[in-house]
Amino acid sequence: MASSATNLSTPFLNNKLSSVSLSSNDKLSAFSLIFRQPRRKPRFMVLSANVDAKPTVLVAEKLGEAGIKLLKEFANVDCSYNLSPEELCTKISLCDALIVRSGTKVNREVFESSDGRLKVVGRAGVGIDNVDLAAATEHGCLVVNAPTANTVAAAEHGIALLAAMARNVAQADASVKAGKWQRNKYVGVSLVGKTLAVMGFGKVGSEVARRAKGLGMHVVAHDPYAPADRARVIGVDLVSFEEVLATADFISLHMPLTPATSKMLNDETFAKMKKGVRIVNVARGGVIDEEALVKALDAGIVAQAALDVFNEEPPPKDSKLVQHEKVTVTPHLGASTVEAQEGVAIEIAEAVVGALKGELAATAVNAPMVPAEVLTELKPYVLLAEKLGRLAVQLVAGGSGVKSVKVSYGSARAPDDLDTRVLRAMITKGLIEPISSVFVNLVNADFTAKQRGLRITEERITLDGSPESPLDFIQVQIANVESKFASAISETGEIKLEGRVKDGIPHLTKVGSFEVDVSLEGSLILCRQVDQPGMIGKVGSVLGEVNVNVSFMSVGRIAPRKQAVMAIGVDEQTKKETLKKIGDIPAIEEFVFLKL
Ligand SMILES: NC(=O)c1ccc[n+]([C@@H]2O[C@H](COP(=O)([O-])OP(=O)(O)OC[C@H]3O[C@@H](n4cnc5c(N)ncnc54)[C@H](O)[C@@H]3O)[C@@H](O)[C@H]2O)c1
Ligand SMILES: O=C(O)[C@H](O)COP(=O)(O)O
Repeated sequence: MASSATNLSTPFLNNKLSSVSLSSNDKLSAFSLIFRQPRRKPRFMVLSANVDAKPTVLVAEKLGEAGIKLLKEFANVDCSYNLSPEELCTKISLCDALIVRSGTKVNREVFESSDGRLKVVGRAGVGIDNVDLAAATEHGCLVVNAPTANTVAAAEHGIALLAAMARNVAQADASVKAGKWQRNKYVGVSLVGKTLAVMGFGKVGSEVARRAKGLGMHVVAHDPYAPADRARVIGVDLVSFEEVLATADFISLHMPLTPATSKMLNDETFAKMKKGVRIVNVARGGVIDEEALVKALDAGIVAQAALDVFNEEPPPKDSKLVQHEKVTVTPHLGASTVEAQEGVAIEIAEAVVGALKGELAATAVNAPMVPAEVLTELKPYVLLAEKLGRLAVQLVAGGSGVKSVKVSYGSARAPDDLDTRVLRAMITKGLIEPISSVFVNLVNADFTAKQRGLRITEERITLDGSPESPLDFIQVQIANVESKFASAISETGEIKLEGRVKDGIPHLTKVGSFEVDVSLEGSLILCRQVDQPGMIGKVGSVLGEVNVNVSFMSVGRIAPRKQAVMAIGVDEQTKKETLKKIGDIPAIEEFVFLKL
C-alpha cells in the first residue's frame, strides 16, 4: 500500500488531487446535484435542477426562434429585451436561468438580486466578458456559453471587413450615395501576397487564417497558447508578438478580452508596427486602446482600421474613432447571420435546459470539465462522498469548529487515472450544508470551503488489485475537534469515517476504529455498548415500539465482550424520547442520531 498527498492551488483546473481551504451565506434551495447520462453528445459537468416547479428562463436579448421553442418545451420563458439594469435586477429573483448576448451586463448585483434562485446564466455566443464569473461562482451559478455556432459567421465578417477596408467599400458607397463619383480617391490596396497576422489563433482566428490563405495572403499567427500542429495543418507560422508588429501588413484580432489582452494595441505597440499597417477587430473593443488608435491613424502608422467591436457599445455618437475617415465600422455584427443566430440559439437553449435538468453541461465556463463517462462511473461514489461528509460533520461536538479535513481515496487505479474533483466537491457539500444555510454545488464547492476557512487535503492510497472499479474506499477524517460520539475518534485522534460502495449502494464501513457495515440510506443511529448478547434485540424493540423501521444493523467490536459500536439504519425520523430510551439501556455507553 503506497500513499501520496498533494496540495494544489487551482483544484478545479487540475485533474489531480488537491487541498483547498474554504465559506458563504447563500440560501438553502430546492436545487440538488443530480447526475445523469448524457442524451446525445458527450457532455461535461453537471448542475442543479429545480425539482419542484417548472423553471423560469429570462431571455434578455433577442434569441433565434428555434432556441425559444426548445426552451418553451421545458420552462416558462420570459422574453424581455432592453431591460434597464434595475429592471433586470428586479426580474432576476423570479428566474432560474438567464440568457443574454453581449449587450447585457450580468454583474455582481444581478447575482445578489437573484437571492439564490438564479442557477444558470447562458451566454448565447462566445465572449463571456459581460458576465462576472467570480460573482457567478460565489453564488453557485453555472455559466454556460455557445462557443461554436457563430465561429464561421465571425470569421466571414472578419474577411468581409478586411476586403471592404482594403477596397474602401463603405466610404465609396457613402460617396456615391451622396451624389459623387470619386474613382481616384478610393483606389485600394491588394490582399494577395500581403502578410496577415492573426492574433488569437483559436476558433475564429484559425477560420480567418484558412480563408485568408485562400485569398493568396501570407498568413502568420500569434497565440501563446495555440498548439503548433493546428497552425501547421493550416499552413500558418506561429510567431512572436514582436514579429507581428514588425512584419504585418494586416493584423486581424481574435483573442478574448482578458486582463492580459486589455489594450494590447496601445501607443507603445502601435509605435513598433510597420508603417501603413491595416487593422481588423472582430474580437473585443477593449483589446485596443482606442485613443491610441486614433493617434496612430492620424500619424499614418495605421493606414486603416475596420472595427466591429468597441470599448463601449454602442460607442458615443461623437467618437473620433468611429467618425474617422480611415475607419470602417459595423455595430458588433460578427455573429449576426441568420444561420449563426439559429445555431447559437439552439446551442444555448440545449445547454441551459440540460443544466436546469441536472444534466452534464459541455460548455460550462466556471465549473470543472469532467468527462461524462467519468461522472457516470463515479456516480455511486459521489453519493458516498456526500454522505460521509454529512455524517462526519454531524459527529463534531458543538463549538469545535471544523477547519481541517483529510480525505483519503483507496484505489487500485493509477494515480492519474482518478479525477477526484467531483468527489471533493460532494464531500464539501456534505460537510457544509448540514451546518449552514449555504447551498453547495460543483460550481461553488471549493470557493465556499475556502471562504469558511475549511481546508480539505486529499490523499491517494494506491492499492494492489483490480483497477476495474475506480475506488475501493473513501475515508474522511476531521482533525482537531471533539466528537459527540467519542468512539468516532480514531487511534490518531481524528473523527474518522470510512465508506465503500457495495452493489452500487454506499455503505459506512468504519467508525473510528470500529468496523461496521451499514447502507447509507435513511438515517443512522450509532451506539457504543459493552458487547453482550441481546443488545440488538433490546435496541430493536425500543424502535419497534414506536414503529420505527430498522433497515440495517451492524455491530463492530474490538474483541468479544469488550466495547462494540452498533450502527442502526432507520427509515423514519426518530423522536427524542425514543433516543432517550435507547440511551437508558444500561449497556449503552453513548449514542448519536445522524441524518443522512
Ligand atoms: N464580433 C463578434 O460578433 C464575435 C463573434 C464571435 C467571437 N467573437 C470574439 O472573438 C474572439 C475569439 O473567439 P473564439 O471563438 O475564436 O475564441 P477562442 O477561445 O476559440 O480563441 C481565442 C484564442 O485567443 C488566444 N489568446 C488568449 N490570450 C492571447 C494573447 N494574449 N495573445 C494572443 N492570443 C491569445 C487563445 O489562446 C485562443 O486560442 C473572442 O473575443 C470572442 O468574444 C466576436
Ligand atoms: O462573443 C461573441 O459570441 C460575439 O461577440 C457575438 O456577440 P453577440 O451575441 O452579442 O452578437
